[in-house]
Amino acid sequence: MFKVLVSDPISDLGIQKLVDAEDVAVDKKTGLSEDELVAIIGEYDALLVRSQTRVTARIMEAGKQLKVVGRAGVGVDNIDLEAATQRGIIVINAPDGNTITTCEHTFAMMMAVARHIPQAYLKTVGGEWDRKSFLGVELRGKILGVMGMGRIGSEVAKRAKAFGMDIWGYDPFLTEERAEKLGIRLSSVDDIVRNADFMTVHTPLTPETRHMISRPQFEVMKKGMRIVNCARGGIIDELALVEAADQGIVAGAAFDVFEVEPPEADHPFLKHPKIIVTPHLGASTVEAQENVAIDVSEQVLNILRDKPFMNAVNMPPIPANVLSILQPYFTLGEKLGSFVSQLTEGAVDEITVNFAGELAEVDTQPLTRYIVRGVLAHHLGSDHVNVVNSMHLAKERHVNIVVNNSHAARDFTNSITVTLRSKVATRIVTGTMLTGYGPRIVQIDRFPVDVAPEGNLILISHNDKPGIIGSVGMLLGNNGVNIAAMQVGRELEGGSAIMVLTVDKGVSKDVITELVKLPDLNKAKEIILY
Ligand SMILES: NC(=O)c1ccc[n+]([C@@H]2O[C@H](COP(=O)([O-])OP(=O)(O)OC[C@H]3O[C@@H](n4cnc5c(N)ncnc54)[C@H](O)[C@@H]3O)[C@@H](O)[C@H]2O)c1
Ligand SMILES: O=C(O)[C@H](O)COP(=O)(O)O
Repeated sequence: MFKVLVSDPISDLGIQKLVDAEDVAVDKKTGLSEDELVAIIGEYDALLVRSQTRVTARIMEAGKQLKVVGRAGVGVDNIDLEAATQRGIIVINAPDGNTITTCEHTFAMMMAVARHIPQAYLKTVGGEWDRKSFLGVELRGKILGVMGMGRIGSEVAKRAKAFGMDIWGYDPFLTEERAEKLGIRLSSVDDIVRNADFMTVHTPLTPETRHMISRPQFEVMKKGMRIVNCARGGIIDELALVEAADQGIVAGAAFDVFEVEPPEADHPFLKHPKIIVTPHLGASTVEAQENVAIDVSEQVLNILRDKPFMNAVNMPPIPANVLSILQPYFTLGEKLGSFVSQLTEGAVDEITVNFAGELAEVDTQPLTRYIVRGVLAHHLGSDHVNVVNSMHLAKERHVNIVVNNSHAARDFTNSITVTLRSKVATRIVTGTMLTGYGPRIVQIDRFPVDVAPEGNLILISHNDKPGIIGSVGMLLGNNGVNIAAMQVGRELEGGSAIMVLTVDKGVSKDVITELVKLPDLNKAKEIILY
């Protein structure tokens, strides 16, 4: 039974799939301190959070069973990603579920700041009928600068067009073509700061974006600018903004996020007449909360059940078209790694992977992670190695990883060959997916074979002599070992050969020792693939 801890308020409906899963027990404990989390996290396999819980290195260290931290939302700045990667804890987020909601909140804030709605509301409910103090501005015809043209920034730009705004966008990944397609003007921070009437930021908080709008930008800013931040506190320098508002450079600002949350009671934004605020509500709609919780629950289940998953933050993302090609090979790749690792004596120095066929035409890095996981898990334990930390662990152990791509596959549409080199030996295995049959090992060292990579296998190297199959069968039968499938591969008649047996259960070391004593049998090795 997997145990999942939900430590922030997350939609009940959204996590229903987890609650209903027969192999999962969900506990909800919100508002815990770091010490309290450290005390209990050891019993959990997964932790689900929003932005409140700070998932620190201490918590990960105490999470001896922790396999995944799921963030029901986008920003993962509350999670120590470095610590997670080192411990092989997968961090996933739900990047799409709150895009529209946050975009709509940005609009609500932009309109509220343009028309002084919160200030006017306060006066009106306070008994004052003040129609003179709140002269607003239209959005129509104004320049809106959008910093960060990702998911939310792009949606904001689309809606701003409907308001008749002229959109100037800045993003290091925004190309002329995409800007043209979106109908916006590709700009720099400086262009936007000097020319825009409204400005909204939609970047993550990184060392580069921290205080990207600060004193130097306010000094050259167009007078009367209105600024919205529904992304992350710290992208806009808060103190510099207050100064700029006091000097009349900034006509108004709307902030959903703060450098420190919640802000201190004497934070200068809270009483400033030109600055309106909300308590990090960007993603807080029924729809978004359900969406992100559903997305994150599905991926957490996949991870716990050792199935392929999406949206890992501490792994490079896999584009959908690449994933559809690679996904069928993930399990095969891992099993090839495990198979060849069990064959190889001595400490592994180098793992070489050759991808052939259509596979070689896409970025195979994600698949390589599975293969390396298979190789390392045999020695380090499958609990400790996963696709997040496999490359990191290999590097830590000075294992060199070489990947070759060859577009022409010799005998199969696609194939993967894994070669392990140690000081003692070099062993090779090739696998493919056979249409109608599924994954197959098709070559072991220099011998062609056709073996399903699963269950308990015995690999025997022997001389190609009459009667050897019979004597192996007899010995195993006498020891109560039933043979489910058998494959023999040889180079030349009468030369050296291999035999791969699939047996119904594990065999004892004694049986293996007995096998090796048979005439013309050179080596026998049990290989377990699950
Ligand atoms: N207020 C909320 O409740 C709320 C809700 C959802 C998301 N967010 C935050 O909004 C932000 C954007 O979310 P998203 O889903 O659109 O993310 P995204 O990853 O789709 O977009 C971020 C964009 O920022 C760009 N970027 C990175 N560095 C930049 C720089 N120096 N200058 C300009 N652009 C830069 C990236 O290239 C990317 O296109 C994130 O910080 C996220 O955490 C806040
Ligand atoms: O990054 C996000 O997804 C937002 O900041 C939302 O955070 P929340 O889940 O704590 O509302």
